[in-house]
Amino acid sequence: MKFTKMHGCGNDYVYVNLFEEKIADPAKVSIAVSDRHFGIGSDGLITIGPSDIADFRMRIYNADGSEAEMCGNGIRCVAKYVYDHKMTDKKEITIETGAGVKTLQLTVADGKVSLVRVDMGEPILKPDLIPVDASGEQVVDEPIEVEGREWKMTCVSMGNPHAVIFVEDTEHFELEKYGPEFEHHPRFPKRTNTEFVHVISPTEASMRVWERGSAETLACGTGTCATVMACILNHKTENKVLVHLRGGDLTIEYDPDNNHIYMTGPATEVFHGIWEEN
Ligand SMILES: N[C@@H](CCC[C@H](N)C(=O)O)C(=O)O
Repeated sequence: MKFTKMHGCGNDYVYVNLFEEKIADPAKVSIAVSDRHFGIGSDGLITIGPSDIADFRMRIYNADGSEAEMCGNGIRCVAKYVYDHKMTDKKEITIETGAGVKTLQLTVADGKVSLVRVDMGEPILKPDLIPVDASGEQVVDEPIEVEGREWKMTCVSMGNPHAVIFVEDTEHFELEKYGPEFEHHPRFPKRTNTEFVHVISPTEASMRVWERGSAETLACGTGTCATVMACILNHKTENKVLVHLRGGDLTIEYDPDNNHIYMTGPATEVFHGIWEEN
């Protein structure tokens, strides 16, 4: 199986072009290739294939084999892949995901995509659609008990579920201890991604993420969008925020006129190779 390893801010996936390859069991392949000792090493698997309703279709599988609806860092890499590999010459493309069709604007330098801006669509705030077990219209600064401590969470879906927690210090935060407890908390029927966020100023924040199905990753695009929405709902930032992640920076902008969130960031191809299934 021919593959390409790519990353967006260090959030790395194995990309397979389904115009050339077939994968019978993507969940199984994702688990195998993601292993950082016995596989290629990645946060999961992303497939690029044809779509009936958009220019391309992507599917994302976490490192544990579970399929997610959407991947913000992954979709920028898919855009870079299809342009750099001459599968399109368009600088505005549409990609079908499990969270609907997204429109992307490509910035090209020396014939290759250097930056991608994604219309990530509308944030979903209704608890049953996120999904999170809660009684109100939204979950904003609401208490949750995890590991004997009371935390305040704000929940946002960007097609996939996110719980955002504001903390004083992201660098020394015990992510390995608390991340899995949030992920598997009974209030999240489909598990959750959790972002631990420190607001630096009205236009800047730092964030670490525990991803559903992939543990800590160096960045999460949908998580960064959910974070900025949570910052706005809690009156902590303006509508445009530069977010520092372990693997790089993303710029997120919320447009109140159309209620859409826009994400701008890099996409990088690392290497390509051939995977032989054992
Ligand atoms: N890293 C991604 C999100 C990948 C899916 C997530 N772990 C989930 O299960 O929802 C991103 O950049 O958005």
